[in-house]
Amino acid sequence: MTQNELKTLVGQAALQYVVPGEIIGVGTGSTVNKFIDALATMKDQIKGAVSSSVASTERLLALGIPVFDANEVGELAVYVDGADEIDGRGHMVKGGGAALTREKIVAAQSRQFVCIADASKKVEALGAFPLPVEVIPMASARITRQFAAMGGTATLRLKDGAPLVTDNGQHILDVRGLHITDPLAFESEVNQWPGVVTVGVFAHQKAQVCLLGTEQGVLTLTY
Ligand SMILES: O=C[C@H](O)[C@H](O)[C@H](O)COP(=O)(O)O
Repeated sequence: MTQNELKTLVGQAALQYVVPGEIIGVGTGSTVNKFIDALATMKDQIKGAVSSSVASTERLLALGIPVFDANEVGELAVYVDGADEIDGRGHMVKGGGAALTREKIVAAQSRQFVCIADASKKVEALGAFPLPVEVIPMASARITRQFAAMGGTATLRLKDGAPLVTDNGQHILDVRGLHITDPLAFESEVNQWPGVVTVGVFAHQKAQVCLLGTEQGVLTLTY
């Protein structure tokens, strides 16, 4: 199966976690796009979605799924999102699509995080994928130096030759060369650096379930 087919498989498998009559938390990315397409087949059974990005909002609305502001709704039963890496305890690296801040907000508002990913995302330890960090632009040089002090090399993410601007109007640093042995402690530490909006380690908002797309079918991992 191609990677695209595996993404379709897990996107469809995530429908089993959709609670009829509820508002669903929806993440961002190519895997989630498959979930959104599948969700459209049961749009009459749900109230709608809270979205984690402009891109997902546009896709949801185009398919006729109402999108609610996070502030208009209370706790969500389930949040479905992809990941760039997921370890054996449900800790993830996210933000390859620059949506990490709103993703973490919607994840925090949800009782259950269902991660959907193809098998290539499963890792022993986080850190091979360059770690996305959303930063306030005026702090990016100092934060780059702080990562260098812990052995990481941060580069400003560009789009069409200019710094990429997130949905929140901020920048993204991608950090290579980190060894994240304690994701909870790492997330807590980097989160408190002045100018860091969100670090792409999701350990405090980890997954409770991962639907992993493999050649043998969908593997359900629980944490
Ligand atoms: O900012 C983007 C998100 O964290 C995505 O969920 C993550 O990058 C995985 O995306 P994809 O499903 O396209 O690999």
